Amino acid sequence: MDPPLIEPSGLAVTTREALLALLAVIVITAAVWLWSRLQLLWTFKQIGINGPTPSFIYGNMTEVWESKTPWVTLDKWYHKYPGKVYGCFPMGIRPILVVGDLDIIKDILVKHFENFRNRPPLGPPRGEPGASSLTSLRGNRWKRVRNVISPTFTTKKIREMSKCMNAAASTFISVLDQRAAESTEFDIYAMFQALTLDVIAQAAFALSVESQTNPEDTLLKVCRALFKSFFSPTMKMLLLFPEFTGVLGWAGKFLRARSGAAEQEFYVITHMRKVYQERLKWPEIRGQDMMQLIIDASMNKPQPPQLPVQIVPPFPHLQSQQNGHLPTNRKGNGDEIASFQGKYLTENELVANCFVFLLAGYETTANALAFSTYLLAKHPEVQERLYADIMLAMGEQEELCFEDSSMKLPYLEAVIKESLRMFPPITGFVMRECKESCVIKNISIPEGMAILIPVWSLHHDPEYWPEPHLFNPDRFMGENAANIPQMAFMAFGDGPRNCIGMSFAMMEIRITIVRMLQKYQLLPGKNSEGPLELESPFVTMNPKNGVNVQLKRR
Ligand code: HEM
Repeated sequence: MDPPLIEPSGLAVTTREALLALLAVIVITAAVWLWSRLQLLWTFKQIGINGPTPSFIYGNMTEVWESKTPWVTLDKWYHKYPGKVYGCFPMGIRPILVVGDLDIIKDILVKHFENFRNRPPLGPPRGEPGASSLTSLRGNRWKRVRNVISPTFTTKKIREMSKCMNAAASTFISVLDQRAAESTEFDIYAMFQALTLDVIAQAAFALSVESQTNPEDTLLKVCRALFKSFFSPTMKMLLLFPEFTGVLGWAGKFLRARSGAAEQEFYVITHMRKVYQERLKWPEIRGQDMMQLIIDASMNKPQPPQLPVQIVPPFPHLQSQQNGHLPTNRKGNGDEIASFQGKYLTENELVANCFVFLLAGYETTANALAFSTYLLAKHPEVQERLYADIMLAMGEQEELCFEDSSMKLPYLEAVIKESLRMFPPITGFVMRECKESCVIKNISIPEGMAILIPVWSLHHDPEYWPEPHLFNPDRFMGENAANIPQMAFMAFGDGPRNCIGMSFAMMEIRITIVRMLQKYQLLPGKNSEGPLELESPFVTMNPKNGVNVQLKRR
């Protein structure tokens, strides 16, 4: 008798069913994915806001980033859509509402700040300590950290820090002397990068980098690389398919690590932790810097609970003295730390923010100096007027002290602001996220919507700046300055979440320009004769091929 075929045929049916079930799962998942993507792409249609049509895969990323100057495309749309408000997808698939109407900008940045306190994340979620920096923090945690750090940038502290700015400017002038003696023409942008790195490393955590006299300095190379590494192919993939970062929790970190950015970041962060640890080990050796000011703000006070990723407990030598004040759960979690109200920082927060000062203080200020220098070299009449003002205010005095800087030299202030208007070093970072749906001036802003303030477009809008492509510092002098519409000048953002380092940066720029003009007349080099070529690796704007100048001794 033949054996029954129950087993083999039963197995065959089961496999077929399993395959069908798998297929069904795949089809349903794909349909859900397609539907959710279409929903995203229809966001602006649903709320009645105009904008360029996004592609299914790339959003508007290709149009915006295919050129080295993304703000040119954004500016085209700014003028195309009525009311200076439009919706687009410049960063992959996330909808971004671009708001150029000055009244709405004021509502978002100032009047209704509580509803727009957060900045939307600009990429996949970041791990600690990067996530603890002011630029990325959200909600109450941002408020606490900002409150602790703000006193670091008061007038009194900037006055103190101006000493190290003047010292670095002296080194800058001696390097400039050498370069002027060696060649008729050279790129001054690279020199500004080294200068601003020296200043911020000294001012933020008392580190003598001396990259001005050593252009091969590792920290300088790492900082340069950090600004170039954002739009790696892996980062683009994550922006276009953000769902993968969420589903595979580790994927973002893994891909980020492979992009090289994490390695560079790790180098700088490790370096800072070392400085911090040394401060704790030898508290009697005090630094005259931002890190010290923040450590002081946190000393002899109860500490907030620490995040689990903490490598070293903060202020370990204080723990035994402060029983009773310290939270019992030293590890804590994200929520616990988010609701903490005290005026103190964790180690991660301290390191993350010194790291952000380093980045924010280096590239932006170097760019601002490069743009001002380019414009002064191209406009001898402005340069001569400024030189005459400097000589009148300072005579033989070399170092620019804080008191003299803006009061006695209003034209210098106007020259710097007009340069920042024409060439804002940061074009894509004044962003906010809407917490609760609201309607402002008939525009419906849904919960979670990312908002971008188009700095380049505002700064070149003829409605606010007649002949916007003309370099005219008088716009910022006397009565003219009073007539500039509120919110039209956005180089440092606005409202409670504006640039915390503004006064620091302005002081550094003033000192450097004064010291340079006291000694040299600036003439344009070959690449500075025509319009300046610009590029935008991400949120910053740089002179693409540097700024070549010739110097004539005064
Ligand atoms: C010319 C130089 C600089 C320019 C043009 C600049 C511009 C900006 C802009 C546009 C923002 C966004 C503001 C907003 O969203 O409303 C910002 C934020 C910020 N800047 Fe600057 N910045 C400069 C220098 C500095 C320096 C020297 C530091 C630190 C020492 C610094 C630290 C920061 C920080 C920490 C934030 C985030 C603030 C927060 O979210 O609370 N910046 N900056």
